[in-house]
Amino acid sequence: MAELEDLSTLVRAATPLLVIETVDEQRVIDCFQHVIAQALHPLWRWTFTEGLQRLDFNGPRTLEIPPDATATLTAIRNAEQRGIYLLFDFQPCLQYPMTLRQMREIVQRDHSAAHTLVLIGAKVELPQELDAMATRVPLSLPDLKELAGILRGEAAAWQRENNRKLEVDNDAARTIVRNLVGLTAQDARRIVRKLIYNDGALNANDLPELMQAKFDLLNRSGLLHYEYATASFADIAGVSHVRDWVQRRRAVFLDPNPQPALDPPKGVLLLGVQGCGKSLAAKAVAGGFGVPLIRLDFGSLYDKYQGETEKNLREALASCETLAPCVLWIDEIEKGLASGGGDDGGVSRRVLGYLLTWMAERKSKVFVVATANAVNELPAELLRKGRFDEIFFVDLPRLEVRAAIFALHLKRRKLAVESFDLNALAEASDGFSGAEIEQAVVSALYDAGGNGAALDQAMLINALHSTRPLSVLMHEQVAALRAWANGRCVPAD
Ligand SMILES: Nc1ncnc2c1ncn2[C@@H]1O[C@H](COP(=O)(O)OP(=O)(O)OP(=O)(O)O)[C@@H](O)[C@H]1O
Repeated sequence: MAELEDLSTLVRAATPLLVIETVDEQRVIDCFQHVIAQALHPLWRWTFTEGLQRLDFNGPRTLEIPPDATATLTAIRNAEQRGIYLLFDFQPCLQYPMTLRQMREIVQRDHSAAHTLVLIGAKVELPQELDAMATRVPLSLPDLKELAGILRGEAAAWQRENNRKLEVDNDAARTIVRNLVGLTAQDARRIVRKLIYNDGALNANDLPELMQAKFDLLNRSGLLHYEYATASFADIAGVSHVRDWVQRRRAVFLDPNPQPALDPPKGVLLLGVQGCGKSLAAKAVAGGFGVPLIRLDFGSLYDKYQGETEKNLREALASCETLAPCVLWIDEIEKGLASGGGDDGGVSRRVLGYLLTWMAERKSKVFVVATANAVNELPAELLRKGRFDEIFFVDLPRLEVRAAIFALHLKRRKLAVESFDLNALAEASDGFSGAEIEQAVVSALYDAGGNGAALDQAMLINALHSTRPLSVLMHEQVAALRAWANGRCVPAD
């Protein structure tokens, strides 16, 4: 790990004050134990509850002094042998002038050996006078090798405890390790332990629970939704071009080492008439790639606190990247990106800027599917060539597609499709969206008293006749959308 080399160098150079922001205390200890094994300096840990404890194995384990900060820093200052001191929980003590003075004297080597003090906490804020002397060390997340070690360690612990061999499917174990990437060692350990203790085995059955647990950990912003039900392109009529597009790119998207000549697929925009199956198509893209679907709730992104909105988006996109490969579905993208600038102090412009940069620069396998109904609300920058791999237009279904939609929805309700004249139904539903056709089937079923066997052609035709489709009610908007899409978008079908 690169950070171990960095830490070794800092310790060898006798850096007086290090700051590590993390909640993963065990990982910090593991890293320093590794470093200390080479450097041979005593390694100490300080906590409020246990005071100073020596962690390497060459000396007395606990120092018999009160665990308060003043006594601790006095002992450190008086210690003749150079040591490394991991100070957990120390942040609250930094408010006292005495503690600050003592820290400065140690750090400035004022009658003190060349110790290294390490402040560790989720957030470590230092008073200015100390901050200038501190070196902050970012602790990166564990890599595949370390995660595999965690899994082996937990499996061995379970075997010792239960006195029998753990059943491990090696392929599933490798997939589990790959999916732990992005988590802290502590979280990874906790998840693996749970998967093992559930049923005394590690196999493919653990994968859905693993993805869910990982998602719950990463979705601290609450903006992402894990969509359990993806769809198949067989569930949706009229998006054959989208289906073929995805199928042609599937292998490259999933290949960990794709040919350099092929740009990996990045994302599509599905633009179209309301109720014509954009959401269903987004789910089918995830199903087509065979990866989880994560929905970004753009509406909840905007925070009343200045600066929080961009931070929320940054965190949500970063979380999503650790779930890769996956599909990120940005539903109704126009709602989050006002094209006119608005009166939001420029927040939506900055959100757009950040999203565009992220889309252009991300290296992870997060495939974006954005869906939108209203092109005039979309900022021009988003529609510019190259932002999305393709912009598909999902139009009102043509005759054959309407017949196929009837067939799908009748079949889904276990009704005998062959008893209906699909062509006549398709003729009678000109201008209807898929959602409206589905509603007509539902409404006719109610007319039949919920009895599928009693449902007949006339009831369906009747339900169609008593509906005024949106394409009629909103004729102008639909016509304008179609006119815009003509020549600019690839038809979804
Ligand atoms: N082409 C289609 N094939 C099969 N079912 C469809 C189709 N279009 C719509 N439906 C049915 O209508 C429901 C609603 O459609 P969906 O939410 O996917 O449309 P949408 O274009 O995303 O609409 P909106 O813009 O209102 O969100 C779907 O869940 C599905 O049951």
